Amino acid sequence: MAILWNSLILLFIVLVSLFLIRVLLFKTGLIYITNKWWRRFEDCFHVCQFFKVPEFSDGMQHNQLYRKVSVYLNSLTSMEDSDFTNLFTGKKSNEIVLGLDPNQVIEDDFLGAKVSWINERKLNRNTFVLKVRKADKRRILRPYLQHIHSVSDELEQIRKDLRLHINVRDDRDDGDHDDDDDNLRNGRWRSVPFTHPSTFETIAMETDLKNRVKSDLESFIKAKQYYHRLGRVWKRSFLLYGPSGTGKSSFVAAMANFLCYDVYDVDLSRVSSDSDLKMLLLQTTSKSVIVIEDLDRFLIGKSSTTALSLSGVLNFMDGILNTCCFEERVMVFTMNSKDQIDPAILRPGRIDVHIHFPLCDFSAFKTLASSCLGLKDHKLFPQVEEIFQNGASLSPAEMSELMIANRNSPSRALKTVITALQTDGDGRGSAAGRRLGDGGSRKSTDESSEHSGVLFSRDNTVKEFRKLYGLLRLKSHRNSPSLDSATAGHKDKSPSSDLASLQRDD
Ligand SMILES: Nc1ncnc2c1ncn2[C@@H]1O[C@H](COP(=O)(O)OP(=O)(O)OP(=O)(O)O)[C@@H](O)[C@H]1O
Ligand SMILES: [Mg+2]
Repeated sequence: MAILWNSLILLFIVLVSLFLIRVLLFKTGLIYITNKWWRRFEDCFHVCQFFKVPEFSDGMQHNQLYRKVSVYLNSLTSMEDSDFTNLFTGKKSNEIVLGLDPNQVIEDDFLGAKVSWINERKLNRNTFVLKVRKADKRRILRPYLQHIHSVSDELEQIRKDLRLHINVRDDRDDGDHDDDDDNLRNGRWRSVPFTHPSTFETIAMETDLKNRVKSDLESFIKAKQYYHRLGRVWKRSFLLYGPSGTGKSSFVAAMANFLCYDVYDVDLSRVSSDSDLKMLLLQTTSKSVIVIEDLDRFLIGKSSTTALSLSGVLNFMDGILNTCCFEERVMVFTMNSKDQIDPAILRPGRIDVHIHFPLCDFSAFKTLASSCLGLKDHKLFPQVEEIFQNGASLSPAEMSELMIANRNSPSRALKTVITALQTDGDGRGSAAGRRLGDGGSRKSTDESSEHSGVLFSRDNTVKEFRKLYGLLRLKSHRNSPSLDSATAGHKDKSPSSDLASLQRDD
């Protein structure tokens, strides 16, 4: 009995002691010190290798890997847990970001192996030094560096502020650039923050079509391996066509915002030659939307101020120029009409997806009334619907301008829209409808009407655009006949196989 009693007391004392040791270790940080010593002790039995990632190469060029490692390390949870680290305000006023201190050591785990990084600073030169056990090196080094690449790419994509790049004129017309050239070093692009607020949600368009475009873009950005297996350039080309003021440029902005891609707006009138266009493209980055607006004007010879040839543009559209540098580009071409365009230019591969932007129909009108006036329904809606049924229409730009101008009085806004439809828009849809009867062949009646305005928010180098909203006479055809599920089912067979499912040719 006494033995049992003594054993119980002993057990109790052991448990209490263990509990007290645990409290002591965890509350005082002794556990942390013990772990640290233990790791140092373990390291004594391993041969380690060190890899340096200097900030600059010998030629004083930025080492991109240094930047990626920095982005990666600053995102690690071990940064937060480290003894000390720097705190900075982020891009947003309430954001706080962590930053490595010189000579700070950061631990990381990868595939069960422990590695550490030190942010070494000597003679004003920063270098990250990776310490990895020799036994683990062969197994983890390559995948670890790839992991750093992809994590930092993702983080940069999420955090980056989008930019709008605009090509400036090349004063030399020979297109012969050498490496020391200032112009080349600074690049032919000037950029401003891309702050266009347009999103797919703000664009009045068939929901189904919008969703198809979104999923098309999503599947494109995941399809790197697929494109490479096919031996194709990883790009996707869109043609947005339709009358002025129907939302083509806004849609490009929505695409860029959706993808978080920079926008390169190529003004062909500022491209002096084919080699100049090549140079411009070589200076674009991957994960970007490259836009050529009003391509029809160039193709039908209205922009004759440039020595750029058709074949130069076709090479660009085919992506031949891009194979030598980065990929993952979305190309967008806009046109008012594709009537006079040689079908070969618009063939799949050059243009993968055609999207028609029509004038307003009643459904688009309701979307605009909801977004501009906050109206879901109104007693004047049936009257508006009837006018649409009679074939009248306006462009979404005209319609939304009228609504915005009268936003304080929804009834007045609707009456103004009705008057405009009855006068300006009368017969616009039906007249165009007659033209549409011949297989989608249509042409704006007064394409030459020109007007100034600002496209995106840009500085004074921004291209001015030239059309008067609402002067075009085209039919609103919102019901696409080709959005059938059978075609959509073929979507993955080739990058252009879902052309028909998105194409809205009437
Ligand atoms: N479908 C739409 N939904 C919402 N707003 C639209 C739509 N279409 C045009 N708008 C509005 O009209 C204005 C002009 O649109 P946008 O510049 O995108 O037209 P566009 O088709 O590019 O015209 P253009 O052919 O003249 O360049 C923008 O302010 C835009 O917000
Ligand atoms: Mg436009």
